[in-house]
Amino acid sequence: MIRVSHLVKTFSRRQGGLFSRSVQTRAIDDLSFTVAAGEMVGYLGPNGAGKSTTIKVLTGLLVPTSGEVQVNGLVPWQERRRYVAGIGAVFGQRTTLWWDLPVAESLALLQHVYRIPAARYRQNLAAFTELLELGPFLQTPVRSLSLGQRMRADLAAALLHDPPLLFLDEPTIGLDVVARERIREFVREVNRERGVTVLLTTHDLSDVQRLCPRVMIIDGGRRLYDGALEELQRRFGGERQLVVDYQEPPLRPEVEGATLLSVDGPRVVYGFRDLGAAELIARVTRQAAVRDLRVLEPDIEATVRTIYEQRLLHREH
Ligand SMILES: Nc1ncnc2c1ncn2[C@@H]1O[C@H](COP(=O)(O)OP(=O)(O)OP(=O)(O)O)[C@@H](O)[C@H]1O
Repeated sequence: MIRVSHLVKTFSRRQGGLFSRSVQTRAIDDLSFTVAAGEMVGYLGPNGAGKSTTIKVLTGLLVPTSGEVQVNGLVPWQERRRYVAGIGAVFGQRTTLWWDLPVAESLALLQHVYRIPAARYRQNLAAFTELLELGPFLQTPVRSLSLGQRMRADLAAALLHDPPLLFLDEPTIGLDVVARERIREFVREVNRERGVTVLLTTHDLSDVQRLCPRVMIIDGGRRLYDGALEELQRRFGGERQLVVDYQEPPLRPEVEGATLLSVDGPRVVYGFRDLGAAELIARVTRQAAVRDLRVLEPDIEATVRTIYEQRLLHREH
């Protein structure tokens, strides 16, 4: 569905005053990847990594310096009209709808832009109105919508013409938990029910955790990782923790296979990595009578932050 091969995009700008010279930035530096039909892929990377540039090339807004791109069998920046009929895009930072028009009229205009057959348009509009609960604000001008409402209207707009591929760029930015969850649920539904392929760019890892079995990480315009988020957690994540409340403060709290992180009266916190939680719990309960215990998973946001900050993936590249 998406095939990117040896993609390079350089930007040049002039720097300095009287003796100004041209400075080149390689936003994308020999990037290759493929995405198959029906996949949901999270596209991650620190600020300035080259994510937006990739999406702009894939949506046909930018022409690359070199390399090849094929999406739905077409080259995005050629045959624009045919190409845009096969993709949908939602950019969290800006709307693709008409600012002064009510949502319903914006959507009706899109029917004409994409030449959507009337019956199909009515069907999709009804389905999205229900799934995204658009009803209460269909007659509201786009400029008066809340951010969450606008994002829902934008999602409907992006999918009205039944594109098989959807680009989502920060679709949950600035939204509260409920609004975020509703959008994720909708994206999951269109992927499952309509087979829509999704490429999701986000800084919110919980979006990716909930939606994307596959994650790609880029930095400096290069692909550093392609796999599951959990695999990163396993390789670079901190220890898991077991918090144990013993019946009595233990005389010898040490347990083989776990590090002792803290002892506070009857509460002991263990760190563990290789040992399974069930085995550690078995060892703990053999040791002394236990009143309560819980396992704390390491924070995936913190793990990925460390990967970016310490450039852990660069080292192995
Ligand atoms: N129009 C442009 N002219 C010059 N340099 C640009 C232009 N667009 C992007 N760049 C540079 O290309 C690099 C990649 O930028 P890009 O916006 O693709 O990163 P990003 O991963 O989307 O970052 P963010 O997470 O901050 O949105 C950066 O160094 C940026 O400064």
